[in-house]
Amino acid sequence: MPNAILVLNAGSSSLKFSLFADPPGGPELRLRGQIEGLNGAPHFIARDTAGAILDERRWADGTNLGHDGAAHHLVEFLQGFRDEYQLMAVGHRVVHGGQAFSQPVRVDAEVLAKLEKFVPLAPLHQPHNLAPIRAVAERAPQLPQVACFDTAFHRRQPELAQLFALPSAITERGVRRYGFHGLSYEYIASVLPQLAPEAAAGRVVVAHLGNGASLCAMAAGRSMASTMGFTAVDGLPMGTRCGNIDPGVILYLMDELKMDARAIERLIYKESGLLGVSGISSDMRELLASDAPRAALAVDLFVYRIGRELGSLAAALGGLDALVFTGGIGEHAAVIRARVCRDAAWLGVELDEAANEAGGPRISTASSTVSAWTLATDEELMIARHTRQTISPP
Ligand SMILES: Nc1ncnc2c1ncn2[C@@H]1O[C@H](COP(=O)(O)OP(=O)(O)O)[C@@H](O)[C@H]1O
Ligand SMILES: CC(=O)OP(=O)(O)O
Ligand SMILES: [Mg+2]
Repeated sequence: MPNAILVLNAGSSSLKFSLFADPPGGPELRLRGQIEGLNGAPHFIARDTAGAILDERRWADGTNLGHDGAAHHLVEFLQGFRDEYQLMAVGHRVVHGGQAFSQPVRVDAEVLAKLEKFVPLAPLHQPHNLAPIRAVAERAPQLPQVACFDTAFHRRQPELAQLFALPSAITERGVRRYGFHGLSYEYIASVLPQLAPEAAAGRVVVAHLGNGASLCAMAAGRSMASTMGFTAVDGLPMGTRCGNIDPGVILYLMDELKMDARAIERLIYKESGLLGVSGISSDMRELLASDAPRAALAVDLFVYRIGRELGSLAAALGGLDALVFTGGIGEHAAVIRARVCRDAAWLGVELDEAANEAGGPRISTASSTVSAWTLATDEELMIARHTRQTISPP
């Protein structure tokens, strides 16, 4: 029976999974899938490497399956492969690694206890990242489990990019900018040199636009700045998160509306962003299909904020050589890419409309001084590689 690595990637609206075989040349995908729409219209799909559907299920609109329900369904599906593979490790995406973890780590009880401390810093993710680790540890305590962090890729950012202008006593407690989506950015940094060698060696902004959304400025593949900060609520407006707001708003909510920390947490993580502005949905597909003015307003704000943050990150890099789109929206919503690129004309981005409609990968014209791309991210492959390396270093 061949050895296999199972990878779990719990996002804010989805649970993605992959099974990799373990040949000497590095992890090789065998099957992958996801349960998306966890907060509204859950949809499970699993495919083999050729893209053929192995299994699919839809739940009724409004079903709140949640991450636990998704994990339960996934375990049942994976039971069907018990006799085909020998599981050698499970690799997990863990969104927050704080100051303590700047590379993947094999999880034991001590590590798990440290990771629990970050739950308040990533309430939409960390609990769902850690629950399966605990469940697997209970059922198979000998099975190696590896935590791979969204924050790790950003830990080498210049000091200035990580600092808030707060007194040093607060900074020293770990209150600093971390940045997230690091596994996605690391993957893009690993494939860009083959597609655009010159740009990859230069100044690149990657836009990871999914239910969570952020931008990362990279110089020669190294993270230099990110729109996300101490938590994944900062930066761009997202499906249900507000992105950056004046901290004075929080004080106003406390003083004038008498909201406590939990109520504010709910507001800024779960009731804001595309959902809050539109009053309709957190799902970009629904907003683009709607003719309600508030749906259009939410999309307009999303695009406007990306444009402003893009300018900020280009300034941090001292210019721009390439712009890359990824994540659920970045990979599939040509209209959003087109609008962002048109707004970025001043930076030297010239959109190739036909290439963009066709899905890229290059979506800028040959004469564009800044090249633009759309690439499918692969956080799961990065996790599989890190997991393999962590359980048996070369
Ligand atoms: N064809 C599409 N057009 C527009 N948006 C899409 C499309 N497909 C997926 N999306 C968006 O991508 C989001 C999910 O992105 P993804 O990166 O998978 O999410 P997560 O943050 O949970 O990892 C959905 O909320 C949806 O808005
Ligand atoms: C960090 C984050 O927002 O992740 P996701 O986009 O998967 O929700
Ligand atoms: Mg994601």
